[in-house]
Amino acid sequence: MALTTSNSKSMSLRNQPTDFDHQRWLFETKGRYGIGNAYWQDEDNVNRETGTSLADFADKPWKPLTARLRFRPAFLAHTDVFISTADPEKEPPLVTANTILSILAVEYPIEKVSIYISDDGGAILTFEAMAEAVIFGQIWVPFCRKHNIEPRNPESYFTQKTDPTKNKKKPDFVKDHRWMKREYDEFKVRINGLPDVIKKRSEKYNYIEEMKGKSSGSGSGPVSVSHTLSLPAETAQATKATWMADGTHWPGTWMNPVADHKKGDHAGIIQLMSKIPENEPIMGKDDEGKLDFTDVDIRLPMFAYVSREKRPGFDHEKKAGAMNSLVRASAILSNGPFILNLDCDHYIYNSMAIREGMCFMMDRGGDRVCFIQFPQRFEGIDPSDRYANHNTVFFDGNMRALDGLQGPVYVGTGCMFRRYALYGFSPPRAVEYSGIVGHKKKQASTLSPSQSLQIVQEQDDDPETSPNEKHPDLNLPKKFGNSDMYEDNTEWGERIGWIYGSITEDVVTGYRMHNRGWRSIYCITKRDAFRGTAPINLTDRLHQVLRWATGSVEIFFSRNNAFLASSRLKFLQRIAYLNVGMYPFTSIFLVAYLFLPALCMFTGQFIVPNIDATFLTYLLIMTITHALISLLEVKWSGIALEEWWRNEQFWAIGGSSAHLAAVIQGILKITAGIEIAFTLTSKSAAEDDEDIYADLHVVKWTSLFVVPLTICITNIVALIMGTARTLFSVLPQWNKLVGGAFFSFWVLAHIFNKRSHSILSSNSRRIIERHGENCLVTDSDCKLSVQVQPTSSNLVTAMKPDSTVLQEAKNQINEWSWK
Ligand SMILES: O=c1ccn([C@@H]2O[C@H](COP(=O)(O)OP(=O)(O)O[C@H]3O[C@H](CO)[C@@H](O)[C@H](O)[C@H]3O)[C@@H](O)[C@H]2O)c(=O)[nH]1
Ligand SMILES: [Mn+2]
Repeated sequence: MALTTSNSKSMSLRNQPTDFDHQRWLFETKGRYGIGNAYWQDEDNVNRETGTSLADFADKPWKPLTARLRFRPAFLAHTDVFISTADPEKEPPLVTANTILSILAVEYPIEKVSIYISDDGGAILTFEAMAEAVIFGQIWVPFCRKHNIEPRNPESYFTQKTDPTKNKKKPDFVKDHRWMKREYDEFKVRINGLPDVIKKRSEKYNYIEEMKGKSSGSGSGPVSVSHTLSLPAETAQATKATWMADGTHWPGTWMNPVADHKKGDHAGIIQLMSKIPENEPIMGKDDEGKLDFTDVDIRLPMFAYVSREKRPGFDHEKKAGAMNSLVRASAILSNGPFILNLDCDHYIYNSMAIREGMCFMMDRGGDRVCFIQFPQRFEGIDPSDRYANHNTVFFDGNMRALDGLQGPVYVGTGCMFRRYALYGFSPPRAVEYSGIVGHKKKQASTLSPSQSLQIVQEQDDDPETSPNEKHPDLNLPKKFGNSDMYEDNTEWGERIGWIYGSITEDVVTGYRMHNRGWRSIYCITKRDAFRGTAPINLTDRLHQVLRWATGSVEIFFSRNNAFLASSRLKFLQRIAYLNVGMYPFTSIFLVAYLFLPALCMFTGQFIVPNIDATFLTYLLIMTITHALISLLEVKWSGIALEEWWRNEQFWAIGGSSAHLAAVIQGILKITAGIEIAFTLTSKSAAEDDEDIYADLHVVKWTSLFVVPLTICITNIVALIMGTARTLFSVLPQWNKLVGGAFFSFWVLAHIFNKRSHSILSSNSRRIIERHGENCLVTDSDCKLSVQVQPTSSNLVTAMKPDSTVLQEAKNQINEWSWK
């Protein structure tokens, strides 16, 4: 078994004299890129593949960056993959199914991958889409293996712009490809038809039930596939149930929600969707009608659908709760020592991704690594990325820099954990830092079993800072609970698993691990490991930013504030976490700053009464520092000027809206105890014929716009008044003021008159649709008028998109005779 890693260039060059020609070295030695420590075992001193040995490098100032190590596949660790989904409306099952397919086809020993999906919606639609995905996977996965397909997400694969035959050697590729495309199209039709199928089926069964009369007791049918934790409700008889294909009630949420069968109130479901694979490969055959899978392993990894039980009155702790239920369920089924977590819209783009991550876990010193975070890469972003979705400075600058400290922060999807670390244990060896800037290092002490037991009995020590335990299992029942149905009075979410209490569970969970002395790794692969979607319209994007910023404020006001960190958190890492907790507060200063131009205009005074040398010196220092920071950001993350500018713009928009709102929400939470809702980000599944950026121009009113709009309007008014004042300066004082006000009013009225129906006015529900050069303008009361007004997109504005209005409008267009 050979594992290779590749990594960012800056990391690779770290230990090299600048004149070292890395490309040349790679070429001459047939070496490979990567960060892993080149570790050469004594008995295997000569690398058989390249013919080089460690001795060859003894007199060189540089060392190879990676080594290919051979080891037996038996050493490879088992990996569990967790996917979270919560709502089939906002997270289309087709997207989730595609993600699952990309994981089913991952390049990793098949018997060593187990996939778990958590469905917080308890939706039959998701359930059946998953079943369909497994059926389709039985041909899709061997096809991927046979022809070495990338990426293994069928939707992305078939919509790729590049030539599919590139690098394909097998003669039957073109034929197979075409066959597969047809199969996929049919698969899509089946998935999209599911809501209808389920509805019709349920109607049929409900009708039969009704006919049979009330006495039969519909609720008592065998709930064969599901492991129901509560009794079927007797009261459900008279209502319209949702039925599974095998003629039993769906234990999750129903289309007509009733008690015990609605969101937040339903039984737990766990169902194996694919059988547990054999340990040995099973080769396919040349099957007429299907593809020729001779010599291709046709097994699929294990795949389980899990929908945790939910009951009213319990806090289900959002994604963190969902993940913990998977940790517990998977511990019984497969208990993989490593856990890869992906959101439902993030698929495996590089089928070798798990192996890449595993390199770090298996490397020397890897036992101190708690998680491996991969950069989050997004598809479907508008070319100019106007709302800074790519977040390049963060993912290619900050996170890499953190990798040089104690490791990147955990930022959610695309992260691989060590199960042991998730269980709240300390690393096998930890370092304690002391001194003003934490420059003094000392190995943390370890306790003998008897001392450890004493600590457990006393229970007044903070486990974060207490010495490592040689036998951490001593207080297991207290920490983990006795496998009860609920997690009350255990440390789940407290110290174990994903941490509760914040809507950005990710940062907190990672913080706790770093705080115990674990290290994390940032793994940038040459070919993106995972790819996902991001909200491209301003409203959804701002809500996302709001959630993240609120999470930060929550962290700031909690025990997870880095000021309270243990001495195992490195000094600079602590600064980084402080920044994570504090950045939303900068919005207060930003907003004040953004009002300054208006203030100056209104008062006719500059912010500093007299510009002297001291002032200019301060100004110069700050400007230069700021410019240098920007320069470094641009240089390190490798972005172009446009992207940098977009970042700055979005920082101003987000800073004056979402960040400020986050600060207010956070303060309300700690003072008045008002809970914060998790607004799920919508993931669009673009139809083939749709403009993929149509979403970009959708403006949905949100109160987050209030502050930025106020800033804009105030500044515009001030500017106009200032100008007017200068123009009218020949007139007496009071005339200037009245004149200025009148003039401003006139200009503003003009601007608003033009734009009011499209952007600002909240009662306009216009939908403008483009047909060639013509535009159709629809009012809420469906009056139609045609204007010749070319626009950049087919859907310019939809204040409150109303599908019925749109449909009626479309129907009318069909009757309309266009010139
Ligand atoms: O009650 C809930 C709410 C959310 N989710 C899942 O959590 C994930 C993230 O939700 P999303 O709306 O996509 O948020 P994003 O802002 O796009 O996600 C980022 O930020 C989140 C924290 O705010 C992290 O959990 C994610 O991993 C990270 O990718 C999705 O898979 C959801 O299905 C649940 O399982 N249960
Ligand atoms: Mn997401």
